[in-house]
Amino acid sequence: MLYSKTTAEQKRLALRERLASGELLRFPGAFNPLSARLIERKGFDGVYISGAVLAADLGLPDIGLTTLSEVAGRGEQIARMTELPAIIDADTGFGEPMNVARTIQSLENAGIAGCHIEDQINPKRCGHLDGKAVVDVDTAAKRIRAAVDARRDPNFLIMARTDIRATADGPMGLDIAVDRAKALVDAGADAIFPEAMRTLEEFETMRGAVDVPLLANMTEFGKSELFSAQQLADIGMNIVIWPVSMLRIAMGATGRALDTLNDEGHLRGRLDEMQHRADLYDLVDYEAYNRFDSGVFNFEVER
Ligand SMILES: C[C@](O)(C(=O)O)[C@H](CC(=O)O)C(=O)O
Ligand SMILES: [Mg+2]
Repeated sequence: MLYSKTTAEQKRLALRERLASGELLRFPGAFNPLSARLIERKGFDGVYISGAVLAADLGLPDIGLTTLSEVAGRGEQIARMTELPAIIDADTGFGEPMNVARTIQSLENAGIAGCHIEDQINPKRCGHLDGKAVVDVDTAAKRIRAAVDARRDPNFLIMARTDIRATADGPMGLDIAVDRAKALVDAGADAIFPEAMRTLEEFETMRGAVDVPLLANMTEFGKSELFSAQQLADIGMNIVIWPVSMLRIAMGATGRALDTLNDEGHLRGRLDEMQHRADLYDLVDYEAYNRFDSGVFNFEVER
């Protein structure tokens, strides 16, 4: 009731322990606090908080317009509603290395279990679009070092994301991505998010090159094929995210329902697709609030 009973420190420790097991952890993207509860109910391992979703939620494109306060604030709202660890998208860290340091401490304060910092230039772009540019390796490493030095909880997971793969075509792109990933591990990254890998073989090459946990981004309509959790587990990936998928599903369904309202003037034919009132109340633990109230107040009218 009200919020998660697991502390941020416990969530971070749990994430570290699960990662050490070598199994693949599944992190669907929560597009709001309520959907984080659903992700937990359905038995997933963690909740991903996407920058693209956070921006889209405000009606903005994902081009680095959202601020640290907005991201940390929304992250806190989502993280506190679940017992699961949450990993958040910290984009480029919101500025220079000193800003990155502040970002990490804000995300720790927000109860987040870990984040990724990417090597794109500012302003950033979606990792699956063409025309991205990345900073040089020293600048990228400085961001990671600043992040690692700033954290107060050693279990806060600092993941380095590299977008360099998509900046060059063919096998050369993969080689430079591997070099960049190694440099970021040397800078202290706990895990690597190799963005926009094209094939399973590319993920496998990356797997063979570094021995920290690796994340696979299964975002739709992008550069990667959509591999199954089993395929990714089989090649030794450690975390898979479906960052924007639940928002895409919800927005797709909303669009179709609005069409039905236009066409038919009612939604009687779509009740099966809706989350039932009873399921919503169950998810927000309505009964527990009733019990709490009844222990405090007496609503009976005295005569
Ligand atoms: C993972 C990502 O950074 C995000 O913000 O969710 C995006 C997802 C997307 O735009 O599809 C990315 O891959 O850059
Ligand atoms: Mg992002």
